Amino acid sequence: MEANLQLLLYAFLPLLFITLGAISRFRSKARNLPPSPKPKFPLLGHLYLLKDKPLLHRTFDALSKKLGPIFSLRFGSRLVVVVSSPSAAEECFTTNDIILANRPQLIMGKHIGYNYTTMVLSPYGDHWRNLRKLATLEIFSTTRLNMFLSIRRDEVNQLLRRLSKNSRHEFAKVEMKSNLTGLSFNIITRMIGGEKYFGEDIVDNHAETTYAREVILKVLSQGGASHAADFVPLLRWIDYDGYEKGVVALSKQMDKILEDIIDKHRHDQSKNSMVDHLLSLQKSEPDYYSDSIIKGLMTVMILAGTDTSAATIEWAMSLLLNNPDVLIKARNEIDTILGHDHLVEESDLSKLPYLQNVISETLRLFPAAPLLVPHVSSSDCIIGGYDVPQGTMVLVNAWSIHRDEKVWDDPTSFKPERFESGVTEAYKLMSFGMGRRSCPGAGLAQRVVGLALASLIQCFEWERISEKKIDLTEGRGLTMPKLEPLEAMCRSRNIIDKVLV
Ligand code: HEM
Repeated sequence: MEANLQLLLYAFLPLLFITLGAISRFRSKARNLPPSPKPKFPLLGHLYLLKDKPLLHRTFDALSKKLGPIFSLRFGSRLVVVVSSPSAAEECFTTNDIILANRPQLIMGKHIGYNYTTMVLSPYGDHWRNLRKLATLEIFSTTRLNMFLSIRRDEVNQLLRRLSKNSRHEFAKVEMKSNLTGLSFNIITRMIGGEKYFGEDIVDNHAETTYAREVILKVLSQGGASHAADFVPLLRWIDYDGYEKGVVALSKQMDKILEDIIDKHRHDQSKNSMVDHLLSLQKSEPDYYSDSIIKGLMTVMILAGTDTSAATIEWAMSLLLNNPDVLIKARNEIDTILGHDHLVEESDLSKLPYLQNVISETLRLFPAAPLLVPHVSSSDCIIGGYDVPQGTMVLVNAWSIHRDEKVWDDPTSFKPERFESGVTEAYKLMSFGMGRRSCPGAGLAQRVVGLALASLIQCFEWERISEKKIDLTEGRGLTMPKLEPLEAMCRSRNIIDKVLV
């Protein structure tokens, strides 16, 4: 009986694959879909591209050179369209902006993202609009950002103090990655709930803080990742490698940490943090400002707002160390405009155009979200003359557009001067995305990155640890981190003694 069943399966499966292949070819021909690479396997399609190829933006860039700036893939049952030209990106975020304002519903988003109710993952509609409005007013408005200015100043000062400890009189070696992660992490978690999780001065509840930091870092490293089970329902159904079980366990740990923070603030609302404010809104509208909505906002701030800024500062420092003439020019600008007795403040950043150009050039070469965040079409649309059916996942390869020689002169060189004219067409540089779903945290990110970078340049002399240039290879991870964490030599400048007590 068992042998018969096996025989039947062996006979049936190839037939099933052939039939599915024929149907898929017929449907593709009936529609004018963007070109697609070979091989494409039955059921799995091009999912092999996700396996062991962490630098998807580079894989997609290579494919766009063969197939053109708009091509399509099949990830299991999902059609994926990858866009790599400014004109096609413009079409996505103008003509098709509303149609593409949805997000794919991946397993991570169900469990970590409170059943797709967070700002990043929520479908386009009233709930998402309310969250954006709430965030614009209560988190990212100038008034709110100014309210938290002292947190950013304090964390940057602590970083400067840490770095200056051994570098008062001579150059000392410093590991930048962990310092920068701690900086942006503490800024966001202090904004959210008044607590910090990194640094030597954390003494209270040490074990609790260490545990929370580890869980949050784990969520950060896996937060927006996708998995084959996202695209092949059968794999999800059998949970063949325990992926979804792992995600559920992690989401429970994270939820408990956020719940504990909320509970603490329910009893003591004196900190004037984001959670205190949301809890006071909860009192007047308990149904809308539920604990899940508040926890979702906290999750989004941590996931979208920490590694992105830290990675950008680390890339900027790496590029400056490899281009000492740019570093000197940026420092001269700060010294000339601010003198030698005044520590750079956020309000000074607009007076430092060259520094702004250094940041733009860093974001061009190393955008923290190289493929933006995936979009999904809510109805059929057309991009670059090709049909894009409803339910297609659309990925915009900003990394590829930022390095396209048809768009930029000498695209792989670090040249902040290219921004000196002050006009850059929006669809050439889209580090923060475009259209309705573009980054609402861009203003905060510009302040954190600007203040930290300007302070590091102003307060220290910087050198590489050897003659060898800093390795600029990208590593695994959602926010395109450096493969090799940055180490550098720094020596305090006199200003440190004058301004940091
Ligand atoms: C250098 C730092 C940052 C970069 C490069 C960056 C980039 C991006 C990009 C490319 C997107 C997706 C746009 C799209 O869907 O097409 C995005 C979305 C988002 N970012 Fe940022 N971001 C940064 C910092 C931040 C910060 C500091 C926060 C908040 C604390 C934040 C919060 C968000 C949120 C909530 C979304 C989702 C918006 C939505 O779906 O409606 N980001 N960001």
